[in-house]
Amino acid sequence: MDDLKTRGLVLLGCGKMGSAMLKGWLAGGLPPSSVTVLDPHPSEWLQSTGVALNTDLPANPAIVLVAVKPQMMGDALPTLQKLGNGDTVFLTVAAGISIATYETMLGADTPIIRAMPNTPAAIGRGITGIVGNVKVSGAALDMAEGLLKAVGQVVRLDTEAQIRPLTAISGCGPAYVFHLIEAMALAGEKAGLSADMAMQLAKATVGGAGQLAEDSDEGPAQLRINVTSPGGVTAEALRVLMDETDGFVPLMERAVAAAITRDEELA
Ligand SMILES: NC(=O)c1ccc[n+]([C@@H]2O[C@H](COP(=O)([O-])OP(=O)(O)OC[C@H]3O[C@@H](n4cnc5c(N)ncnc54)[C@H](OP(=O)(O)O)[C@@H]3O)[C@@H](O)[C@H]2O)c1
Ligand code: PRO
Repeated sequence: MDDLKTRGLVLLGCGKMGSAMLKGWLAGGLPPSSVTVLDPHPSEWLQSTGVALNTDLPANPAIVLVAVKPQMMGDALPTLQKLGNGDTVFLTVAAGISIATYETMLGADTPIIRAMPNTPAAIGRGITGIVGNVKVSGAALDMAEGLLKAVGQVVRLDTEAQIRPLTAISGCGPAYVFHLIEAMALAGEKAGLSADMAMQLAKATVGGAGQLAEDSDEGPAQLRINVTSPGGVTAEALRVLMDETDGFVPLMERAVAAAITRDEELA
């Protein structure tokens, strides 16, 4: 972390994911003076943080965090090419794009780490999968892991191929959960609750159940059984949700398959 504070961190693209991570790091004590952000339209929040914005780059930053959309990579990355082939670690959160593609754009000797975080990083509750190329030293991987741990959990992947299913589960996953909240609130409203109360109930239920699933010694299956009184109310809802042909499991499998297909296209 000292190396990071001294040499600096460059953030390329500060939209939803970049700002979620930057928020977590600044809240965790990373000095704004160590951060340089390149983004064509900095948000008001970003301008208020005190980081260097769209200025000259540090000569040899410890990390460049690449957080532009995959579709923008060809335009955005060449501005940082001069930092390639050195000991600056490129940590990229972009979906789809392979390490080999970065090596072609930045130089084959560039240390490159692919990471797939998720937006709960903004409140220190993210989870990120990481995998590096052969140029990434153990110390560099530790530094990246340390940085990412400031915004949540980190898992190290054995192969680059694993980042694709991980993206479809934890990278995209918050969106699935937010949609579950929307769906529960809408159903509550249709069943006669006010919109505000239905939303409050849905948010608190998903938040509380998620926390319980993380904290409990019991697994999710047992926690589900604990809610399901025999012959009671939940069992009837689960009969619908756990249907083998059109319940949650086949629906989630289709959703994850669609995400994986798109990730392949973006590559
Ligand atoms: N959102 C997520 O939950 C999530 C999770 C994991 C990984 N990711 C990855 O994170 C990356 C960013 O996604 P996002 O959802 O944060 O998208 P986003 O909100 O559109 O953020 C991208 C940012 O990059 C800026 N940008 C565009 N061209 C640039 C350039 N040439 N130089 C510097 N900055 C430039 C954009 O500015 P303008 O908007 O003004 O064009 C925007 O602020 C993607 O590669 C995605 O795969 C996202
Ligand atoms: N958000 C990015 C996308 O939708 C990558 C995972 C989460 O492409």
